[in-house]
Amino acid sequence: MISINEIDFKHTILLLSTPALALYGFLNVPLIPQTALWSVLYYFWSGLGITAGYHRYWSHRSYDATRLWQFVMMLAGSSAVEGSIKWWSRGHRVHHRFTDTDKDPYNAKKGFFWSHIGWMLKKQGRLATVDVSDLSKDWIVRFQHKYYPLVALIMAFVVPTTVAGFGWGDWKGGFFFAGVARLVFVHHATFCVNSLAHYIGDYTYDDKHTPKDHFLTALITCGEGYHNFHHEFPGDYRNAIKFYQYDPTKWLIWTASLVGLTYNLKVFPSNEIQKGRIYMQEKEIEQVKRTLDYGVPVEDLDCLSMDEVKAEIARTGKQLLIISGVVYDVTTFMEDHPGGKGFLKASVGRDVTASFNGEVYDHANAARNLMSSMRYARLKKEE
Ligand code: HEM
Ligand SMILES: [Fe+2]
Ligand SMILES: [Fe+2]
Repeated sequence: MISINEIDFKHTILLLSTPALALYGFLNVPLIPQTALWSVLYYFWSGLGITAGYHRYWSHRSYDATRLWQFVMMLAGSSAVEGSIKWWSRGHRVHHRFTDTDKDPYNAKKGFFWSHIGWMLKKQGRLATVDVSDLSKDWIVRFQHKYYPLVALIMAFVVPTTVAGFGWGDWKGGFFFAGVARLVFVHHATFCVNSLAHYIGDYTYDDKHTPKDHFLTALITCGEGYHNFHHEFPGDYRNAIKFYQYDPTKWLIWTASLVGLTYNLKVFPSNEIQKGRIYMQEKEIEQVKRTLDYGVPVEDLDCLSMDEVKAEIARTGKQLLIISGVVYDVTTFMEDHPGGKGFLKASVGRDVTASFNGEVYDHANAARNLMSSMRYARLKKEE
């Protein structure tokens, strides 16, 4: 349990009162189509402000942008009420640098609830050091940080309310749906990047840490759900490499580059991305291989000379034959051999490497896999 002194009241009040207000709105205010559409649009405006602005531009500098774009992104991001760019990006850089450790502010190892919202409800100690000198120098970032409460208030509530009010006379709906409810959805969508994206999905490129790739998380978070990719290649302006993978943030940044608002879009070399993919695929294959029976490794087998093999056949009645320096026991395989019993019977006690490899029949991989479980001994090399 945490004591009352440990509660971060600013965050707690914001994060508990907004869902309560939204619920009040849903129960008491009629939702008209124009306002519904406006709320959805404003949801994407805020969401993309966070993903394309706060996250991919300021936290990771994954592309360059004109001042106009930066200013618009600052306004859009402010409407999500997730703190100033400076505060958000600092925490986020710490998250990347110390992923899954005690220094990670939203450490997923501390549970889903903690990484989703718990970390904001409790007062945090000093954050670990990361370089934010670029942010401290930037006047847009400094301006927003200085006037943050005012900017956030205007962008989160005043703008959506007045647009709906002056636009189609729905002041109340504008406030409750495009303002408050939209804010709650944006909040929890963003929080899902820290919680859900570290819980469900695939380790496409690396399994060292918790971030995972999942379409569902991407759907909720304007494309941030390909989080395994993102933690592996944080400097890439995309979160998923295939153009059709759901990542509206990437599409927006790319489209803006066509008119020069954004430029220098950074992508990690695809050769390196492929290496990451193959690394995990190999790991998966190794795992499956461990569940299969590949027989006794050749180097662990006993050594027998040709005479000893013959003596062994005479003594035990085992049907032994030799292929490529390895003695195989085909006693129980005689009846099942797809090439017939005759060939095998005639091969007992002999080195049939040539027959097996083509003189009689060039065996397929199936035979070569199957025979590994029939290994009996190694043939001693003739002096
Ligand atoms: C441990 C030893 C052997 C194993 C495990 C084995 C296994 C098999 C298997 C699984 C096939 C089916 C097709 C394929 O996988 O290529 C096959 C086909 C055949 N095997 Fe073997 N084999 C062994 C030794 C031999 C030897 C020593 C001979 C001949 C002297 C022989 C002659 C043939 C022939 C002629 C076929 C072709 C059957 C057809 O498709 O008509 N095999 N064997
Ligand atoms: Fe993450
Ligand atoms: Fe990130």
